[in-house]
Amino acid sequence: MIFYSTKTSSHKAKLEEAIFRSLPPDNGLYMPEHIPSLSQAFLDDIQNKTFKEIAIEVTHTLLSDDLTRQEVVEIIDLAYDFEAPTQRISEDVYVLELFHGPSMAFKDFGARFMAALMSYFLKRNNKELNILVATSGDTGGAVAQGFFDVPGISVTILYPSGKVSDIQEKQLTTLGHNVQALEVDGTFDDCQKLVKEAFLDQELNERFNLASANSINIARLIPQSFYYFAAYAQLKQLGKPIVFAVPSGNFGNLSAGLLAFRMGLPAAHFVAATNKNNAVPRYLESGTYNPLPSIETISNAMDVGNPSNFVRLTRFFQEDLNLIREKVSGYYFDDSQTRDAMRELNDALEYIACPHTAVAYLGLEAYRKESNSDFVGVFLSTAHPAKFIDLVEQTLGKSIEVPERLQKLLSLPKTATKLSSDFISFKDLLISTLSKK
Ligand SMILES: N[C@@H](CCOP(=O)(O)O)C(=O)O
Repeated sequence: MIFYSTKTSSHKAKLEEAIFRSLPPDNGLYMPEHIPSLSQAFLDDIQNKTFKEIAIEVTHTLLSDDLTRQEVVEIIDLAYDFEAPTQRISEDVYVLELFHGPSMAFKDFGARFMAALMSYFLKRNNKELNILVATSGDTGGAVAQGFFDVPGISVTILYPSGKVSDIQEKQLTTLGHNVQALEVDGTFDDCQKLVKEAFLDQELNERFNLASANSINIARLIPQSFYYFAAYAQLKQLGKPIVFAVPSGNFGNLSAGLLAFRMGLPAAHFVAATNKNNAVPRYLESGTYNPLPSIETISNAMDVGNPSNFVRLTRFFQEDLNLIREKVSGYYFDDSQTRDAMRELNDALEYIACPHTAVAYLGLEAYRKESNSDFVGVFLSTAHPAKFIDLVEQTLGKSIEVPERLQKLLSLPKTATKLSSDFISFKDLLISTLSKK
């Protein structure tokens, strides 16, 4: 498979280079030059396929030039011992639960696949790798778990100080070994900027083999497309058009849905639901992309002012705003609406949702009202509510069950290095820590 840079379309890369370089040298993003479709025979029978069978077929369809089917099977087998179940919430409303993996957030689908794929290539080339990742909450924990103790790979996670939940912070600051956490005095956008600058820094790239596990890396979108197909497989028999409502921050999740759509997923529409960090819904409304500094909200993992994947969103539609609007609607909500939705889901529908999931539910309902059409709506639940225990309990006025794997984190000591949001300090720290490895 060949990828091009969204900034200079003549810059091309093969799979391995696109994954390991992560960001093209011109600071664009990699996009597949051609997106192959799943076979009609597979889609016709998808309701009889398991999650793993779907993941294998999607990966093989995309990457058959680079990996044999057997290699794909081994990568998927290693990556997934969890699924993406849907649950009925009410008539024509389903939730797609993406929090059954090790860190209890949807990022596990991407992190586990990337760890398996990258270590496969590294073994083949006998190389070592340094992963850099910026997180507003969920990516960090999933990457820490996914790459923990993977031979030949070290992980550096940057997170905004005081802006992630206690459990999210513990997930990335308590593992140690090959995982180091940097607590940045700034926002997620500052963390993301530092990471992107590192990928463009010649000295760092010459000295260390750096790669990203954020959604700027095209390898993250492939596994995140699996669960859209898995949801379709589960709901196809309802015989109605399916609309996906996607809680959105950096827009990797929606981009993965659009990749699935381009591969033949019969999705009727997508809803991009954000909190007040609403650069994309505003773009869909006005036609002008005007990112603003990120704002702190209760759905913290979506506190992204300038989503990295905005450019991919436009490229999936040849940068034609009318085509984007035909397939994607955007809505944004404030914290008080989010809390009301959490209470509505709990009180009327007996479903405990994290704030991000509640934003997706609100987006789905807003689209239903506006479109006035008959469809099955699927809202994506991106994290287990217990990852935000204080907020959820305070909002619902009741205590909730905390799975043991999250509970035991709370008593572990945190280890993180404090850092300003200045690139030179970050670069010096990287040089001193990565040189020792
Ligand atoms: N919402 C993310 C922010 C980073 O996004 P990514 O999809 O680029 O990894 C988080 O939870 O960290």
